[in-house]
Amino acid sequence: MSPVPFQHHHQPQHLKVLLIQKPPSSIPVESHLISKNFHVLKAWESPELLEQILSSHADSIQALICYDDGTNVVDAGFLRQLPALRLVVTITAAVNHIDMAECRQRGIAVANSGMVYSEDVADMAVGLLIDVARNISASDRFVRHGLWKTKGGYPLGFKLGGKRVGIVGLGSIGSEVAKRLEGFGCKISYNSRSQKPSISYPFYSNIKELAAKSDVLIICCELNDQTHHLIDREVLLALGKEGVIINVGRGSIIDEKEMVKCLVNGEIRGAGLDVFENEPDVPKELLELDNVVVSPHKAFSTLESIESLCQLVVANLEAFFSNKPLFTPVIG
Ligand SMILES: O=CC(=O)O
Repeated sequence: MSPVPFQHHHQPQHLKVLLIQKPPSSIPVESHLISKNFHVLKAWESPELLEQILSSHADSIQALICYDDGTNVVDAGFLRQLPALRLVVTITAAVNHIDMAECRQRGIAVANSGMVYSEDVADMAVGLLIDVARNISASDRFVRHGLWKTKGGYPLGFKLGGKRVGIVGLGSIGSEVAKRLEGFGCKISYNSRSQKPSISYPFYSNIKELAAKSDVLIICCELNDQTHHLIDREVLLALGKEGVIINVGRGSIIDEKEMVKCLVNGEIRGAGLDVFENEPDVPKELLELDNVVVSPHKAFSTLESIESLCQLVVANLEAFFSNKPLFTPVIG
């Protein structure tokens, strides 16, 4: 807990900020807050501790920090225990762990990570694709296991240039992916909630049609009721035997069971996956396939993006409690 005592509601520096989950060890948001003299309340160490914090501070906690850990951690029931809450800050771009309707109804503002991660996520999407195409991880294992000497060369991979890439979700991440892959000579098309008038890439409102017209599908959209299992068996079959899927969005955008079947049966060619339906559990079948590259939900995190994120969290809190607009509002 911060050594600085709570002093005054309207002084941002001494605001009570509740951290409900332990941030991943690579995200030092707590120390950034403490260095700015926020009164940080850490609720994760035990359920009793959360109870204790709520009974002493519920009436004065005005800000909450959270992230998407695969549960609906900021649900309406939890929000109701914090009557003085005015601002929720999530350290993710995603807001699917927050009951947005409840926030709207209560007039609670919500800020997310804005675009601090977009370029890094896009880099990783391209990295995963190159890895799947050219078997970088699999070849690395091949050399480490001494197979170069005994088996000779590694089977051929495929060229990126000229491939048709379908981007699912052309927001800030998807646009960065498109920009990068244009440089590789790929042909870009996209699917999105609606066609973007200023974008000249071909638009497909039907995801199955986009899959049928693509060699590679890259999932860059957010998870919500409309995108849950958007990539189902039919879409995967439309992508076809030569098709590759890359996911840097959320695991549940793909029907993971069906994707595993398609990969095991050779109904699609390969996959590069940073996200899974039940993280940190990864279906074990995937771990046995050399045409699959897996990564532990880290596309967003680089030294630089995490530093920017921590500064952004502080900037949002300071702005909001000085009656200035949020830098990255989801509900302003
Ligand atoms: O996965 C990371 C994010 O949602 O920002």
